[in-house]
Amino acid sequence: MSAIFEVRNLKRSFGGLAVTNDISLAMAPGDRVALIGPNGAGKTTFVNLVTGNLAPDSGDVLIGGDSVTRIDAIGRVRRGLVRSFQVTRLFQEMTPAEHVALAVLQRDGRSGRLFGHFLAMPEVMAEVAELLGKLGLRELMHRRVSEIAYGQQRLLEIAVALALKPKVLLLDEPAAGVPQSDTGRIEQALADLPADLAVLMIEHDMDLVFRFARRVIVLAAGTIIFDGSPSEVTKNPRVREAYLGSYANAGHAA
Ligand SMILES: Nc1ncnc2c1ncn2[C@@H]1O[C@H](COP(=O)(O)OP(=O)(O)OP(=O)(O)O)[C@@H](O)[C@H]1O
Repeated sequence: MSAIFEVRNLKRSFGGLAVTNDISLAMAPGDRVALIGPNGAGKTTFVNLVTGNLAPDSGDVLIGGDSVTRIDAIGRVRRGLVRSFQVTRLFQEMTPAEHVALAVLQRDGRSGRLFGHFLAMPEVMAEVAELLGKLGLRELMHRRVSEIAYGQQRLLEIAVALALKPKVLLLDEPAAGVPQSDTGRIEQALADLPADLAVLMIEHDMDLVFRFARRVIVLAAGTIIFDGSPSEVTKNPRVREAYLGSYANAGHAA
């Protein structure tokens, strides 16, 4: 299948340090990929380059075969590249319904002047209720974000991302900071993501990586040192050396 998302020879240095050092990868619709690597490997920088929050020194980012390298972050969202953040960026005083409705309106190119009236827009609210229902947040849709649990806030971020109808979803540590008791709900939401969506997840929790990903990419010192199946990653000597040693030696495998 042809790539929905592609990165070609992406490079970015800070001072003399090549933080993203000639990275190339491609993803097809439906891919479930985990991007892992030790602290400082360059994962966040890579994601910022992909989303348009940081300019590369050279290289290309393509969505659906078209270069978006010179398109800003909002333009990339419109083309289907959506990111959820490692730290929640929700508005504490707003409700889940308001967050998702705004995303729906943004996706449809309906202007901000409609904001405030959307609660009376049946087609918008039907979509909002359905999406929040799928993520188990329907009962909370009119509560303030400040009143709902952190795990539910992370689910709401996934709902906001999905409301934008992405083709490619970048998830930055979707379960980080969520109490163990609530991680099951996040994992279920990840398992329920649309089948044709290409998902790239940055994650430190290797159990979650092995349950979610069908392909694992390992970054070390700005370079991809492994790109393959979860069952191979723990056996790879370069990966063991760079990152996984203790985990692999502990006998975990996909
Ligand atoms: N704006 C910047 N200016 C200078 N150096 C930077 C900048 N951003 C990142 N770096 C350096 O680039 C390297 C990679 O950082 P990055 O945050 O991308 O890694 P990471 O893999 O996301 O790490 P972590 O898992 O700890 O979040 C680090 O050495 C960092 O200090």
